[in-house]
Amino acid sequence: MKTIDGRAIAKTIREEAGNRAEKLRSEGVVPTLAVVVPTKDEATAWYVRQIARSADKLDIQCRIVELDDPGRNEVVQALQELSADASVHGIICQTPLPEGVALADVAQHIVRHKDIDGANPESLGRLAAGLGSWAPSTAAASVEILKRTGTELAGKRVAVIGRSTVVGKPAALLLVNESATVTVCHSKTRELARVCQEADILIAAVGRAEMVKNDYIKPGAVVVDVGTNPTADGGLVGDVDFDSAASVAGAVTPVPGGVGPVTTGLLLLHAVEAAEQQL
Ligand SMILES: Nc1nc(=O)c2c([nH]1)NC[C@@H]1CN(c3ccc(C(=O)N[C@@H](CCC(=O)O)C(=O)O)cc3)C=[N+]21
Repeated sequence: MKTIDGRAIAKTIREEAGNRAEKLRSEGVVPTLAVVVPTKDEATAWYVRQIARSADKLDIQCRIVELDDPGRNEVVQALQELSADASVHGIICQTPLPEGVALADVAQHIVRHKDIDGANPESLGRLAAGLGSWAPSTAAASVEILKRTGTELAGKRVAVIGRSTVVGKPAALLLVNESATVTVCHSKTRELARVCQEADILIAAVGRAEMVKNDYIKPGAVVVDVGTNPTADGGLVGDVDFDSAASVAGAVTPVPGGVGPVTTGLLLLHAVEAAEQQL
């Protein structure tokens, strides 16, 4: 059993982003990313600090736009302003949003060529249509990990647990685009463990701590754990029971140190790509 090193993959991605950012700077462009932070949420604040710190090291500019208990219109206005601002190349709107504000609604106001976290429904539509777009960075990270570990996707059976707009659905689309045979599972799926056990690759994105045990896993399968569930003692566990999974899987991503760091790395790479495209 191999533990997939997400931090090492993220480092390679950041190096690539850094090199390309440097090239942009030599051409007079400062790659700039804006992060809209609409709520005071502990996990979000941590993630935003992570983005800002990494961006700083790579000479990517990161503008943090904190909104104080905004309504829908204030979030929309912030996204419209950043969309119109030529010095900003990429825009992310952090979740969670305030109650009654939906990401798919407000994100329609992120202009598509700056939508580096694939939040605008138009980006999701383009992904489905096989046109160029960025996928939400967590979904993109799950698939990038498979690619960068040399996991073959064409013709393979993949089970995705979770059908969210930010992870499950876009991950399924990315995998179908790679010619995998994809089953999307969710709370109404019957015989979930049995369905998952048919999969050569299992992607867990349900948000339920350590729900996936060894009886979900085909011997030798690659397991990607997207979950980040806080524990009572301030730690973090995935959707996969790591030790149980490790007893049958061929490879597993750990939490922490798996999908999370790759998500942040890819977001920065997407920001650089956006700046390149706007050059
Ligand atoms: N529009 C939007 N897009 C997001 O992608 C998004 C978001 N909103 N809101 C907040 C969540 C949270 N999130 C994480 C990313 C990386 C780690 C990560 O790298 N975690 C470390 C461990 C952290 C620890 O130890 O506390 C790891 O897995 O190794 C965690 C959480 C992205 N999110």
